[in-house]
Amino acid sequence: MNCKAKPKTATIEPPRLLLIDSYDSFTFNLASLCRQAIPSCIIHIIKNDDYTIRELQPYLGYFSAIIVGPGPGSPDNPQDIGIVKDLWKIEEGHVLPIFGVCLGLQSMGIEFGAQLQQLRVVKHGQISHIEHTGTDLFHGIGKVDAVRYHSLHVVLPENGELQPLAWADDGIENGRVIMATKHTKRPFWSVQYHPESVRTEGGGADVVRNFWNLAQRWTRESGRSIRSWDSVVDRVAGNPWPHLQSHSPPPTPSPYQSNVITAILDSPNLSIIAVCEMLGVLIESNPFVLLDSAAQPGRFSIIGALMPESIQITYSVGDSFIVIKRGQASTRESLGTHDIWSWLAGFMRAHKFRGHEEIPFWGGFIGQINYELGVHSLQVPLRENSKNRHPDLNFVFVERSIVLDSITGRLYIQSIIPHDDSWVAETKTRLTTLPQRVSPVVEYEQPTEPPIITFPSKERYVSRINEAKEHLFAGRSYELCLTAHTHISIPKSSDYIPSSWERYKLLRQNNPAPHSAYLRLQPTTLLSSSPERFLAFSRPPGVICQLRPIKGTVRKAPDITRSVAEELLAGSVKEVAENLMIVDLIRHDLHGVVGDDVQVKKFCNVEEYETVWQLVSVIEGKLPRGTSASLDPESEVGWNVLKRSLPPGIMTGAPKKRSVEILQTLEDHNRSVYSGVFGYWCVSGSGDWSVTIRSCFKYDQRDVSLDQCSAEEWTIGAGGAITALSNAEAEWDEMLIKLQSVLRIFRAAPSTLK
Ligand SMILES: C=C(O[C@@H]1C=C(C(=O)O)C=C[C@H]1O)C(=O)O
Ligand SMILES: NC(=O)CC[C@H](N)C(=O)O
Repeated sequence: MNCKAKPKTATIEPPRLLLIDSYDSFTFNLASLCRQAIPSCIIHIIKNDDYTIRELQPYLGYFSAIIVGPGPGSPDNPQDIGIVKDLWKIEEGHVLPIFGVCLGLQSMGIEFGAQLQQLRVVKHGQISHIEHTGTDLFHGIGKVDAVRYHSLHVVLPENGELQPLAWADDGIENGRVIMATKHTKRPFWSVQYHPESVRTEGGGADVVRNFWNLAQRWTRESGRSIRSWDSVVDRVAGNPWPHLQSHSPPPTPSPYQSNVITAILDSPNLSIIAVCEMLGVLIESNPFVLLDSAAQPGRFSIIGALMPESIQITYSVGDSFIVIKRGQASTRESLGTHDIWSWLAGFMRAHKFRGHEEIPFWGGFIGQINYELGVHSLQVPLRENSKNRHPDLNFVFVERSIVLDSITGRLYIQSIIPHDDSWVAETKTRLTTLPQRVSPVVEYEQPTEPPIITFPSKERYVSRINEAKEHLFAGRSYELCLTAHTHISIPKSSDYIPSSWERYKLLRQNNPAPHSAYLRLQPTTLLSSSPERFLAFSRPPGVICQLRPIKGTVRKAPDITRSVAEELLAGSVKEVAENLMIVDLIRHDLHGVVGDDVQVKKFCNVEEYETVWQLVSVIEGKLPRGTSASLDPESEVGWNVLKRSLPPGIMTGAPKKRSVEILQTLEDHNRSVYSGVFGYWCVSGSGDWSVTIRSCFKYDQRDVSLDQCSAEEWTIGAGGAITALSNAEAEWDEMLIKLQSVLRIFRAAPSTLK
């Protein structure tokens, strides 16, 4: 490589920033903030352990500045800090401006003589007023309220090389804590708070802009020249962010093959239960799929009218093949150079249709994805022996479907099979003759032989909460979603064992939820009453990806009016912090795929549901207009966001990778179906996925070594976010409340259908 320095012409080449990622602590939010503050800059992101300083040093001359991102762990632990600790000691002649955030400030601090200390009261997702000098990084800046995510802090030495620029006054909790500093001789600046958080006000883009001005001034005054970009550096620093990966072949010139055959029936009193029963749900040995909007704000319900030849795709993490089942025939197909996602995307490219705009689903994959698929995609090792026991992804390709609109009472009967008009017409006629009635009420009584319920041990759960808090205090995570499984074993000796469909009917009656589902996809049966949408992506063009995390719940009661609920939820530091951490995490996930255009549409909104008030945020992202990635990014973006956002942040905590690693050590078993997602991927390119919570699942007998006395083994997962402010007893109770919402259906046996 030719390393000879050529003077840079600023008007021709945009500035290049090297952003050092200390493992997914809101890194892409920081990248986006830098782009907002430094227009037209190009950002390359590397991990803090990708290179040694000797390997990286020859390339630093191509960058205008380095940004050191936040991160889990401690700046004095080589595994946590990686190359960052060496940046502050770069040889003269290689020095360039650096801006550090949080872990970045702490590393800079300890390299220049500061003492690293533990905060007495840690601050995760909390907003503090920041006092500042009004100079340097804070030049021209007024009031700053900033979000903090830290357990550690630095105490600067008197008359050292570092000069403080800002503080937070934590009063009796922690005293005055350093919030920003600069080096007096070298071009290094840093902040302890998170300028990129959505709730930081005053100390975000303006501070980064000031850094950039200071950096440029230092560059001019020191006579540093920046090398003209050489494509060889791309090999070291990677493609600039954002980089929309595409593994699929380019789209065919005319992607829409044919129209969806659709019939419409206005029948407001037809119950979804009756429609499912008409379509064969009662035959327990056949697969069946229902995505059920059983409560507001859910609107559409989708039923797959499966056929013996419907294609079922299963995949287990780590396998180099997928299993394709059609009727009794089952084949293995090698993934070759594809991963499961690009295989699925390739399949969908060959199945494109055009249907009625007002119908959310025209046909496509319906199914579920396990938590472990997400764990694997984060490159976190799975537990021993967890591979291949059950599929981690289980989809069926739905060609015939019925979609019900609960608002208009309209039914759409659809088929994407060519010349299937007669099925559509016949089905419409059959639906017309179905008795019109409201949903049947399921009556139930105590089962003759009660199920054997194995609860998680309280002692163990509480000790895990305390261990989780130790990790939080040590700065290894900001929030950990701890969960546990409860097992329900149905004795063979029961004189009556309800079918999974009967159990589902009980569930939807007991706990009606906007994201309910009945998915019977051998070997997995999932009954869900999830309140939570994970990700919806609209059909191209103009794909919008929307995530809707729920954090914070208050039960409804006569004295809990909206204003009381708002006080209890939106007025609670703990609840808002939990929600904010997930909002920042989701922004990071989205910014990672779509780039700059990520917006928080609603923050900590109190929403009213059937039985509870909830704190809900809404985050949306879309590709910039006119994106010209080489391969059809519009139809890639939705599934790319899905692929790269698993497991759902709401089920992990933040930062995601380190939190998942910690949870792997705290929890005893694979979470499996629980904590994953279920939903659809439509042939139009859209998708809608819910979080698999408030659900139970079982595997078919032939796939599981059941106890001699058990006819069925069901599992319910439940848990909650542990933060530094959590109380162990309250967290145990919260887990039990979530568990009860589903467990109730096993304490009852249906007697009659009215
Ligand atoms: C973990 C569960 O729920 C999640 C955790 C929540 C919380 O900690 O407040 C709230 C809703 C869900 O995102 C569960 O239901 O098992
Ligand atoms: N956000 C961060 O970078 C956190 C730094 C460090 N892990 C702490 O908790 O103090």
